[in-house]
Amino acid sequence: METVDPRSLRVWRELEAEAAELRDVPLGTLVAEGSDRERRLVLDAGLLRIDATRQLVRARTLELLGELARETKVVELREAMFGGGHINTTEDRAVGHVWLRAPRGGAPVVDGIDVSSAVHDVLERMAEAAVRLRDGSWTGVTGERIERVVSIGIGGSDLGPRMAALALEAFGHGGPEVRFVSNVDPVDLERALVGAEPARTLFVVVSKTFRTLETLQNATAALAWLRSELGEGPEVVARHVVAVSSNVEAATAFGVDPANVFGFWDFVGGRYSVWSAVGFALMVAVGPEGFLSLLAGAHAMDEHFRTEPMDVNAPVLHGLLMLWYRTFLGAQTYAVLPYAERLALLPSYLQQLTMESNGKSVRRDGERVDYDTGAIVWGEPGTKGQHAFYQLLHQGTTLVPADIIVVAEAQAGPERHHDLLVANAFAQAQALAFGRDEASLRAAGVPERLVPHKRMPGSRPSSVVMMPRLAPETLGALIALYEHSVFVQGAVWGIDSFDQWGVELGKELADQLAPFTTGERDVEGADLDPTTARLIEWYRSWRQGPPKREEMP
Ligand SMILES: O=P(O)(O)OC[C@H]1O[C@H](O)[C@H](O)[C@@H](O)[C@@H]1O
Repeated sequence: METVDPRSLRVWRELEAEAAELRDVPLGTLVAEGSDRERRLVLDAGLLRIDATRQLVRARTLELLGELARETKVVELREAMFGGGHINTTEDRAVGHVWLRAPRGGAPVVDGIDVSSAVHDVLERMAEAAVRLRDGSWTGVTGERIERVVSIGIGGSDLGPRMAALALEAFGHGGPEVRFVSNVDPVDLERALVGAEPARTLFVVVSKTFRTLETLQNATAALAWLRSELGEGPEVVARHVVAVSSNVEAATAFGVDPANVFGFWDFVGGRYSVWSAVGFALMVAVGPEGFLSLLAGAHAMDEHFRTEPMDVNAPVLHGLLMLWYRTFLGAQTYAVLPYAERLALLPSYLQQLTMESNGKSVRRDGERVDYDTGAIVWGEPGTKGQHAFYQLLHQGTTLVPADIIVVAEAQAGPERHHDLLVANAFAQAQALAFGRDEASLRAAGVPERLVPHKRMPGSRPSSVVMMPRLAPETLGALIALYEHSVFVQGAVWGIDSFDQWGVELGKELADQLAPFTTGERDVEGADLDPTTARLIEWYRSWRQGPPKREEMP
């Protein structure tokens, strides 16, 4: 599909002019626009309600953003994605995470694969294994039931299931305890195994490529731990290791019983893969029903995204607003502030989803962009963040648009705590939007010298995303909302949101440096830049023992 240079469009210049005009209009004035604003900016989608009325936009801005989306062919790209087109152009692949959550028969035949049957066959095999693990009929080599499931993976093979397992902690009681390991720092595996016994432990090795250094290293250490107690027999791997990969051959070569390998496909990007067998440990944690509800919630958002008109389409609105701040108002970051402790890992999950997808500076046609793309995403659960970094959100010099996520149902008792939590969420959104002016400070008797310090400028945009409860369906919808928002932004910018070439060089260099940090090769005479050579020398000598004070550089 032809890539449009968005900057060449007339509407782009109109949006630049719009940004210049709106820069100094207080949010209070924009909000007073009235009921039409509500109609345009309060949207229901897939069990979620989004109130975006406190965004720095007016009716004209939304019209212009809509036109930008039309002219950059967002709808055409969306159709191509759902239809199986190779929209991941640099890797020449289809992009099919949406098919993972479609009901049977709801996906096309792509590159010769009957996607729907393939997806549902794996789901059934996963469910069967998850049930056996949960009811204790899957036993280890000594005949004991599995009490701990440790999922080993990194990036997209870790963040999704890890985030969702915490979010859905209240669901699916009764199965084995599920833990996640991603870092090659041995501390990570060691901590996941505290209190575990090899005879009652199962590892899930998750890697799309089955080539990722961290994961293979951890999997090898996990195998050694199992064998140290259970022996070398092939049944140890067969009963205690499951693998998830799109590279089934490599997983089998690693020694995993083919019956315990759950496959997925090239058309599923790592950061879009929680819906696939990558979520196996999550399925063990919440039960197959919970997992299927997560898929159903995401599918509801897919249907909304695919069928609703652009001007009442929640992911389209979310994506265009994020793009408005990033590209036209110069915001470098945006904050995700979930007022739910169990959504604590959502910001880090969204970091990979959004930053690995849209942190690009070259368009699909190979041209360098001359406008800002992907924002930095960050956040912490409220109210913790309020007592740490909200100062900057309220009075700093940087524009930080925020998503404030609120769950209506209390997650635990006493309910009053939950009501207070929500009061805080709404209060913060209010303070960000409207601030406090000098006149009201003076009227409250604030001494004149403190008035400038206590003034709250306001006009800091946020949306409130309301979830009726934190449950598999709503979580599925929430994640899919962000996935499609990322899609919309990438589509307008004209970049490939589904590759990640920028992570390759670091991996290659780490492979080259490993023989030096392990001490197999000597730095002396090696072709290394001086800083790297020096760092390795310090590391090797400090590794033998802490330096004496006089040896310090
Ligand atoms: O699933 P794997 O092949 O092990 O890859 C794990 C992760 O590593 C890579 O470096 C990529 O940046 C991620 O997109 C990917 O999710």
